[in-house]
Amino acid sequence: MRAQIIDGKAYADGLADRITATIPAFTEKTGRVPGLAVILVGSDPASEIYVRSKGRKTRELGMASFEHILPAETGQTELVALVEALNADNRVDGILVQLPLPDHIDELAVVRAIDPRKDVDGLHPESAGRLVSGRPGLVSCTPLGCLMLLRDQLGDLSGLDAIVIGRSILVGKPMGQLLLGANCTVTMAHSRTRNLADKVRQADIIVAAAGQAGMIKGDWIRPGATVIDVGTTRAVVDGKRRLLGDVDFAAALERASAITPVPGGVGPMTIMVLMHNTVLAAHDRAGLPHLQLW
Ligand SMILES: NC(=O)C1=CN([C@@H]2O[C@H](COP(=O)(O)OP(=O)(O)OC[C@H]3O[C@@H](n4cnc5c(N)ncnc54)[C@H](OP(=O)(O)O)[C@@H]3O)[C@@H](O)[C@H]2O)C=CC1
Ligand SMILES: Nc1nc(=O)c2c([nH]1)NC[C@@H]1CN(c3ccc(C(=O)N[C@@H](CCC(=O)O)C(=O)O)cc3)C=[N+]21
Ligand SMILES: [Mg+2]
Repeated sequence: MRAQIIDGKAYADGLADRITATIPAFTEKTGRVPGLAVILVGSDPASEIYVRSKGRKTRELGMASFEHILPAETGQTELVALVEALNADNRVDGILVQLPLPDHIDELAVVRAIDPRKDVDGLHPESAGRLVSGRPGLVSCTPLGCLMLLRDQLGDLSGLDAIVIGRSILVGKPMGQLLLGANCTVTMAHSRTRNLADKVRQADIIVAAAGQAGMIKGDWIRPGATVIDVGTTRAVVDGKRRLLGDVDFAAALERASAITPVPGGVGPMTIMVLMHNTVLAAHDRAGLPHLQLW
C-alpha cells in the first residue's frame, strides 16, 4: 500500500476562503474587522517563524493584526498588564501568547489573565474545562486542525482506536479530548510510556506530537492506519536545512493509508485554525450567531 498524502495546505486554503467570506457581513454589523493580537517574548526560533506567517495571513484574510514583540527580560507584571490592555481593547478578538515563555515568567499566570472569550489558543483553564465537559468554547489550534483533517479524510471516527504521542497542554491533551469527543478509544502516550511500539501498532489513528524527529518507525504503523505528524524539528540533513516530523515518513508511506507531510501538513492548519478561532471569537463577542466553517 502506498499512503495518500494529506494536503494540509490545500485544506487550509479552502478554510481560508470560508473565513474570508464571513468578514463582509461581520463588518456590516459591527463596523470593524476581526482582530488578532500576538505576543512574543524573547526569540524562540519556532515561535518567530509562526508569528511571521501568522501576521501575514491575518492581513491576507482581511483582519487586523496587532503584534507585540517584547524583549526576553520583560517582567511578568508587565506582560500581564499588556494582556489586560488587550482584553479591554475592542479591536482585539483573539489574544495569543507564544509559548514557551522565558523561565522567569509563570506561563499559567499569563494565560489565566487572558479573557476566555479571546483565548484563541484554548489555553485558559476555562477553555480546557469547556473542552473536557463538552461545552462550547475555543479549542487549541493545532489539535482542532488535526481533527478537521481526520474528519475530512475518514468521515465518522466512531469506534476507531487512536493514539496520541505527547501530552502537552497545547497539543497532546486537547487532541486526546477531541478524539474522545469524536468517539475514538484514545491512548495517551508520553515519555514514560512503556512498549510504545506495541501500543502504536494497535492504532487506526496515530497523532505524533512528541517533538522527536523520526521516532515513530515504519514497522510501528498498522497497515492502513491514518498518520498525523505534528512534530517539527529543525535539523541540517546532508548540508540542507530541513524541518523534520516525528514519523519516519518514507517508511510510513509504505504502511499507512494516509499521512500528513512535514512541512505542508499540520503546520498550515495551525495558522488557519488560529484565523478560524479569531473569527469565531469575534462573532461570539459581537453577539452574532455561532459559525460552523468545517
Ligand atoms: N505543526 C504545528 O503546527 C505545531 C507543531 N508543534 C510541534 O509539535 C511537537 C510537540 O509540541 P509540544 O506539545 O508543544 O511539545 P512539548 O515539548 O510541550 O511536549 C512534548 C510531549 O512529548 C512527550 N515526549 C517527548 N519525548 C517522547 C518520547 N520519546 N516518547 C514519547 N513521548 C515523548 C513528552 O512527554 P512528557 O510529558 O512525559 O515529558 C511531552 O508530553 C514539537 O515538535 C513542536 O515543535 C507544536 C505546535 C504546533
Ligand atoms: N501559544 C502558542 N501556540 C502555538 O500554536 C504555538 C506556540 N505557542 N509556540 C510554537 C508552536 C509551533 N507552532 C507552529 C505553527 C506553525 C508551523 C508551520 O506553519 N509550519 C510549516 C512550515 C514552516 C517552515 O517552513 O518552517 C509547515 O509545517 O508546513 C509550525 C509550528 C505553533 N506553536
Ligand atoms: Mg516558563
